Amino acid sequence: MTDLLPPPYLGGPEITTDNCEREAIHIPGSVQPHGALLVLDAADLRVVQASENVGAFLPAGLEAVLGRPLEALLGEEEARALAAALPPGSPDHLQYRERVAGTAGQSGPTQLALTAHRAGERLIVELEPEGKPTRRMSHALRNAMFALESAPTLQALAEAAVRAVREISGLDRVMLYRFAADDTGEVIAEDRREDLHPFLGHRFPESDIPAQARALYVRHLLRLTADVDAAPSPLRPLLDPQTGEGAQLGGAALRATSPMHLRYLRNMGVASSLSVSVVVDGRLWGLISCHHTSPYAVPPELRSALEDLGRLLNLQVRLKSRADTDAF
Ligand SMILES: C=CC1=C(C)/C(=C/C2=[NH+]C(=C\c3[nH]c(/C=C4\NC(=O)[C@@H](C)\C4=C/C)c(C)c3CCC(=O)O)/C(CCC(=O)O)=C2C)NC1=O
Repeated sequence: MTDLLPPPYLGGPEITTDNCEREAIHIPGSVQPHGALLVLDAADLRVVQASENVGAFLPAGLEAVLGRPLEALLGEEEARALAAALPPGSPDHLQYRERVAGTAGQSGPTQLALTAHRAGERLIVELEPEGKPTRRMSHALRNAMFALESAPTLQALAEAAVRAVREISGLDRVMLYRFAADDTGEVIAEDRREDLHPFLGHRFPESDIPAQARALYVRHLLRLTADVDAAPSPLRPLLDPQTGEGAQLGGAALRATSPMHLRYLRNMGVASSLSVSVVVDGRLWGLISCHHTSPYAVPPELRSALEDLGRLLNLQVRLKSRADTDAF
């Protein structure tokens, strides 16, 4: 993979279609505004960076948050539980999730979903509106597992997967995008709103999902762009005061999406996009790629259910790929 360019806020060049395969998408320096993000010093749980919009989710505004220990913001018990769940050395895909009291803009007190993970010496804490777990989610997930396990072939599995994800999420379009050996891709299954034009059978060039994105997606299995037109909320300060580097947001659900990709989605008439990686033997085999024609901040619990489904799909793709090849 070609070495990445420093982002513009670190003096790097503007990202264009000529250099976008070198965009450092894991350190965008900003987050999607449907939630707020705190970067904590893992040693003393003090806030070293915070997204500018934090005051819309916590009673304390940005200036009051910086430098404060987490317990002053969320209580001693919550801070202690989070630190205990993410000890030094925790991998960055290990997540801690809890409900916390917060505010949601002018609507006053509300329950927020807190999701935290460790990124080296920092703890990344994300706060989002909890959303309503739908009745259909829990039961549909159970039925989806049966449908995937009982699919007789790889193609039947792909079709069962897109139907299940659409049933659970209500997204307007769900596709299974499979990579070829040359990293081009093809839509091999699709479940969509009838009035949307089909992508089934369409092939796309390698450059549509560049190498650094594919590498990130092997490690972090789900990403959401909640609203392609929402202005990202920058981290303040922009650089980590101790390291002078951009915050590592590769494992953050709120990570701001590459502007190049936002333009691609807008050109497709997509308002919100979610994808779940299908990783087989350490390689990105494909993506469950979803579109919504209106902004949709898929709530954390629903995202977790889709990620669980993705993990089962990974397993089933491996089994069915072997069965299909053994069949010849
Ligand atoms: C129906 C077919 C279909 C396809 C083929 C499709 C592609 C696709 N691109 C994705 C990601 C990215 N693409 C680019 C860059 C460029 N893309 C280009 O075309 C050129 C102009 C370019 C640079 C010059 C970057 C930096 C990212 C990382 C974004 C990030 O994670 O921040 C994703 C995953 C994210 C998601 O789920 O939406 C998908 C699923 N989405 C579809 O629905």
